[in-house]
Amino acid sequence: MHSRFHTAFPGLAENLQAALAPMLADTHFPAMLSAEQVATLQSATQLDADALAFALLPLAAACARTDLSHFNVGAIARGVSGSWYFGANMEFLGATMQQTVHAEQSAVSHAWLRGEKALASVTVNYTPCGHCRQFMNELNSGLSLGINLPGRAPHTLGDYLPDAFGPKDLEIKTLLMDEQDHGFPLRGDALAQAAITAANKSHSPYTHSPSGVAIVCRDGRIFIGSYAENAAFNPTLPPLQGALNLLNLNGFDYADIERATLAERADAPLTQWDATVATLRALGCENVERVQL
Ligand SMILES: O=c1ccn([C@H]2C[C@H](O)[C@@H](CO)O2)c(=O)[nH]1
Ligand SMILES: [Zn+2]
Repeated sequence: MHSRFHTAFPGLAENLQAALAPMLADTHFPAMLSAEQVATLQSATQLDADALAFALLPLAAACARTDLSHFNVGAIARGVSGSWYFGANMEFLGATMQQTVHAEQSAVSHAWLRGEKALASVTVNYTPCGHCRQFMNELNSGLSLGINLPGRAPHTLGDYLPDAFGPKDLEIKTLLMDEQDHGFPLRGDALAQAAITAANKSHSPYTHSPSGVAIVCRDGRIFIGSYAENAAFNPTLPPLQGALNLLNLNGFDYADIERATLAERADAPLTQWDATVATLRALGCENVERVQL
């Protein structure tokens, strides 16, 4: 088991600990549960799905990297496929506040990058901030996305975001998590190809600046991140954040990063290059390349 779970795990109910132990055995537990694993945990604990998600939140929060605030937020996104995806906030020393990933963004991006087609609900241990409510309003589940908070009745995103501003206000019909393929041909080495693959599924309806990042770890594992724009612009999740989030959730550390590649259009109105290089440098990685779409 990864050492980050050592404090939270003993606090879980004993029947949950017993059923979870084999799933968490690998240091690189993928921070997601298949529908079958969820069913196993439910029958071992006799918890309904909502109660099980709440019970698992301490493990999701244990994945947080909060070197600034030490305020660990955990989230679990439940996909329509039945799979559950952990999310946790990430703060980056030596970068800017704007590079921060919120736990809700982490769980949503996690589910999306693993190929989930839509979300049914998000369970989170603190009330979602305005930025996260806006970020989630980009999703193809719309305002009917379930939001489950400890000690509160289940609600929808619409309840938490009345009078919502969203993609429709900008006449955008393709939503976050809708299937997208920008069709840029794959080229270059395996890492460049992974970055292009990530860019091809990115969500950039507002600026038409698709982008993707691929990070390779010293053991050869590759993590990709796709850019996810937001109708309100600022809550946009950059592609590097998507990749760093998967790397972290899979139990890797920044020191494991060998190199990274960014894929973007040379003639796009926006560029991720400077922010990507600056944040990776703050994390100790100077080896960054760019491949043109
Ligand atoms: O909805 C929220 C609110 C805050 N945070 C994180 C951001 C930052 O890392 C820390 C303090 O705001 O908590 C979240 O992850 N989700
Ligand atoms: Zn937030």
